[in-house]
Amino acid sequence: MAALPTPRTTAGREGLDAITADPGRAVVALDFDGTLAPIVPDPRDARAHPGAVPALSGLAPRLCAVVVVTGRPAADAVRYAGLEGVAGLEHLTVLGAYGAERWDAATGSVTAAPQPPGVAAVRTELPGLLRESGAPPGTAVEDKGRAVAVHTRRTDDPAAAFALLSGPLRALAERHGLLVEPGRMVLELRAPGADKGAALEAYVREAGGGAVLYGGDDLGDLAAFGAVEKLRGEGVPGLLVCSGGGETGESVPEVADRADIVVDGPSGVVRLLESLRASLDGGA
Ligand SMILES: O=P(O)(O)OC[C@H]1O[C@H](O[C@H]2O[C@H](CO)[C@@H](O)[C@H](O)[C@H]2O)[C@H](O)[C@@H](O)[C@@H]1O
Repeated sequence: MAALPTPRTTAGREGLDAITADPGRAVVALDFDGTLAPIVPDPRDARAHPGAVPALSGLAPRLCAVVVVTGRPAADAVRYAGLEGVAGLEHLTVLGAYGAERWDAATGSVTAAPQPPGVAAVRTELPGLLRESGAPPGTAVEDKGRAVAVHTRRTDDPAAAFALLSGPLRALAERHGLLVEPGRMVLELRAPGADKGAALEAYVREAGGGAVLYGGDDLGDLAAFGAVEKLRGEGVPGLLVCSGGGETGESVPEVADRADIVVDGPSGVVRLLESLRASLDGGA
């Protein structure tokens, strides 16, 4: 079993030390796509890395709480990750749709904020806008219920398609009171008022967490990084992990630069979780 990596910042080392010293007060929070699940061309094919759920279920009983924080609808993340009915994950929480939805393993049900106005109009206008904007073949729309995401990964030139569509999609979102959440070859039109930072902060406070680890790979995870930094300022140690490289593709610089540890995609996240467990068990 690999030893735990040494975080490159003092704050990160304090975060990791606090987690290993008192795991029963530690919250481990992880993003789904790119962090627990490899990035794949079609979002419907995303699945957790085969080692992810076993690693989480081995670790969770030793911790205060484990939570998945994702831009996916909560139910999709539960299904794609295979999180329902897993021994060891009886108290898992999934904060979906950037915190607008919540699934608790303890109840098996989803609670959700009201549907945001504006999404229905965007859904109706989007096909025409994509046509008029010259969206290339391969541009794909993911209807997430309370948000609509436009993916360019399967076009011939994903970065060029992303750049082409950014302006028109921003204008469309603005007309209907929505914002554009940019990600890995995706522009998501969603309601303001929720983000992973607010969701994580509220969850850590609710759980009474005395230390927190957050791992993510994309721009939408920076708000959660901000929450960890804020909690650190209040005396709650925290560790920031970037999933980059490996099955995630190149690191997002804004995430890698702010992280205390950069691991090699979901495989690296699994190795980190496994070595954390081994260390808590006195094995590393
Ligand atoms: O918060 P996350 O769990 O990281 O979700 C962010 C977005 O992830 C998904 O898109 C990304 O993963 C896809 C599957 O690997 C990939 O095809 C796409 O290019 C990535 O951007 C998801 O489809 C979005 O709805 C999420 O908001």
